[in-house]
Amino acid sequence: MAAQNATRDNRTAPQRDGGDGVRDREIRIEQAHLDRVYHRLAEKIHEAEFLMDDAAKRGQVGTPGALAERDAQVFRAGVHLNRLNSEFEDFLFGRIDLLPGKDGERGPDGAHTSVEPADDAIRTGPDGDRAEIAETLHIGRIGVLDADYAPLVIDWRAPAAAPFYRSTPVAPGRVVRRRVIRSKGRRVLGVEDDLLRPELSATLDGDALPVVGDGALMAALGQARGHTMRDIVASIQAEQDQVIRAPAASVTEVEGGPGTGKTAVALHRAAYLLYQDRRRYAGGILVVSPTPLLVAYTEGVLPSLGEEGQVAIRAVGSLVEGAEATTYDTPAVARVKGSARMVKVLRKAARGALELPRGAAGPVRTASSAASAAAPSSAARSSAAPSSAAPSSVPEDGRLTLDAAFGDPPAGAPGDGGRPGAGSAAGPGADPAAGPGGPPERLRVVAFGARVELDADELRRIRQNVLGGTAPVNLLRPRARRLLLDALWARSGAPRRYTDPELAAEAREGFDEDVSTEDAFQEFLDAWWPELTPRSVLAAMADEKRLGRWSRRVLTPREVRQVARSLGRLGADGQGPLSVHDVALLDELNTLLGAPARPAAPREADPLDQLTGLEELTTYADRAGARRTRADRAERERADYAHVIVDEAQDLTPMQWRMIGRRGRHATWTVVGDPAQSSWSDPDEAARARDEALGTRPRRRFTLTVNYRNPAEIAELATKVLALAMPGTPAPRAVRSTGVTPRFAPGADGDLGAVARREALRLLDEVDGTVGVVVAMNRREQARQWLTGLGDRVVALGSLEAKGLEYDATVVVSPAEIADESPAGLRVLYVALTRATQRLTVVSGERDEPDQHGVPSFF
Ligand SMILES: Nc1ncnc2c1ncn2[C@@H]1O[C@H](COP(=O)(O)OP(=O)(O)OP(=O)(O)O)[C@@H](O)[C@H]1O
Repeated sequence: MAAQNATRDNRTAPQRDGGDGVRDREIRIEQAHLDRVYHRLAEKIHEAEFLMDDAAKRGQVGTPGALAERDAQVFRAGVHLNRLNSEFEDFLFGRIDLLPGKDGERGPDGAHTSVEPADDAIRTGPDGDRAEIAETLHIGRIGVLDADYAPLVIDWRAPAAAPFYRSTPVAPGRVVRRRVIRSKGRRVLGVEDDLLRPELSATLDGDALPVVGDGALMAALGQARGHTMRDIVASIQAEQDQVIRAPAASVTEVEGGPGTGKTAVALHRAAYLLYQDRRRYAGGILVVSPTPLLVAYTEGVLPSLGEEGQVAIRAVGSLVEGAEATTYDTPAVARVKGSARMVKVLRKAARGALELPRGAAGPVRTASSAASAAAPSSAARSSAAPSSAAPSSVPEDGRLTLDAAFGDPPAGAPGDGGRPGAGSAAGPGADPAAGPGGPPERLRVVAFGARVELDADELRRIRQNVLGGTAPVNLLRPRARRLLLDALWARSGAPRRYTDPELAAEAREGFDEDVSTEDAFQEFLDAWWPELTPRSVLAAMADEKRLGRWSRRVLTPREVRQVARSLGRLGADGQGPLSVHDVALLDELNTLLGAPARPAAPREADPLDQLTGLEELTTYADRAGARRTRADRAERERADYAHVIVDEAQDLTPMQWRMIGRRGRHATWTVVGDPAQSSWSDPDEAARARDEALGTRPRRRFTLTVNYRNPAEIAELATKVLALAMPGTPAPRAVRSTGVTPRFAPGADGDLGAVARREALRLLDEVDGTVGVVVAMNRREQARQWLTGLGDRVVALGSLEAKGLEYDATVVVSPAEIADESPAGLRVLYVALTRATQRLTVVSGERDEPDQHGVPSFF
């Protein structure tokens, strides 16, 4: 049988990398194929443009049917154009050459479906096994059919592409040769082959099948790293492919050591799920990442796979609308704020905040201002665009600042003396009868020409009655209003005057209207049952005495002091900077308080605005603006996602699990992580919260075992720390070796900075890509100074920020300082030591007790 896509030419004998001649010829062959693909794409673009034109003409007819048809057509054509016009680097990246299949069946993409070769595919003779290639498939980022519906390119997510990833020399199936094609724009630059049946003499159209290069994986792993992650679509390995294509039912859990591709796999899985069932995942896929730095690092991967719109990549500190974490708490404070014990404290606080003096709970909403206060500003929502860049309120480089014990307190942060509420006067609209420093203690209205009054006891009784249930506090306000009116009515003596129930009902209606439209009543209600905002309650918790009351028998006095102090940062109005752990508390409070009424969304002027297709008829600025509006709207409406992917799941605190759980109540899940890299101090508590978030859904577990990032020399050093951090935990197997062992440099005699700088410079010389200098969190600012003027290939990172990132080379400064930072310090050090793809230098400080070669006592 003739191979489908290969261009014929005269081949030489079978050989691995037959020199530049063979390589160049193979590149020319792939170039010819790529030219055909682009020719076909040009035809498709032409077709799509014609469709758009035609649609515009239909629109002029103006009947409802014609308009609907026009909309649908414009939509389809627009989506198509969008995809075709996208400039994909290495649009076409793979090829497999296959033996004939067991049956002649073809799938919808035109490729044969059989996984196993036909019984007579391999002929055994005196000179060994021989076979003829029956089918050649090219794999790319999107599928392209030729005019006769034969596959020119198969989408990487299609079933026919699976053998490209799954076949191994042990289980090759029909694949004889797997080729990775490297191209830029429309030019093929290189090819790398893997021979999966090396024992076989295979021919393609009668000529021996040549094999070029040392394999794509090694070529990919050896490349210099930039500041953003690349997709791995051309070299996904079999165990990774199993995860990417696992059915989306319930929960898929993936564990694996550093560098096993968990993040890469999670992102490719998002693209795969969308391809598999776009309608189902139109509900959105949420990817939760630990830091804004990792979001910025990974967010280019999905667009490079042709997927963007339906995936929101968010840092865990940016999950709450209108809130953006800009600081880290100290480990001690984080430990309390992240603990599930906070649920009890927040429940008390949400109710107790009603009793606060006006102004003490920050900007409570009055009924009349509720609508406008509910809508966050567009700046506050800056992160709303799915998979968009780091939110604007986080510094450009995605770094978070530090709380006191990690470094100096942020400028202007109030200490104990600056507690919210201190010296605050009664807020606007407060009843003049307000008790000193508390909510109003008397309600006095005029009804039916007489004064009616409720005293403090009665008001307290009504409040307790309303709070009796578990409903969210803000949603109880209408009930509180009704019970106040009931009590006023009873107190007015009117019920005694009406014996006829109908008259009584009529009089009551008039009474309610009179009273509730009185300014004094409205002002009283605003003061006595204000609509609380999560920020206002959190700010109120900065008062140590108050927090002590709300957390009695839950937190220790020391914990109360630490948490109250850290919340002082929020300021009296609650608008100060939030820490990563505050955001989960805000989310919990959101639930406990209940969302206040939202203003009605403005109606779209033109329904066509919603059609992706029309974007092609507008300017880039229009499109970007429209995308943002749509993304904002989608984000506001989206409380629940269709699929939730959690990256670095080992780091989530119980409170964060609760926050994420609320966003995936009806979702399927993919959860990836590595317990050995956890920076959370109480893994058991986190595991319970994780179980709660994931519920009783069945789980399917996968383990990734190969480390693609670190060379064996670096992995070996890191394993020594793993043995201390988590004795008995197996380390992933490093897939390559560089022959360069880690370097040790003593910096103990007070010149840590100078040594770190010198080592960073040395590494900048030795590698083409990036260098990361990882220090303990409280040295971050210092480390940035050390590296001044070295250019943007080198970055300074705090230990917690290094999570998930990678560099060509790293300098790890004072392992002991990193290990001593927190109870999970050894695991954090393990993370720091596993960031380099080529070289690692360890600079020892005094605490490391280095030997005379600068080797810290750890190693
Ligand atoms: N099949 C592959 N082909 C090429 N590169 C790969 C492959 N799998 C992983 N990599 C590369 O290995 C590196 C590590 O991948 P990734 O960051 O996804 O690992 P991880 O398991 O999330 O690591 P960590 O737990 O340390 O954050 C990345 O540079 C990634 O591109």
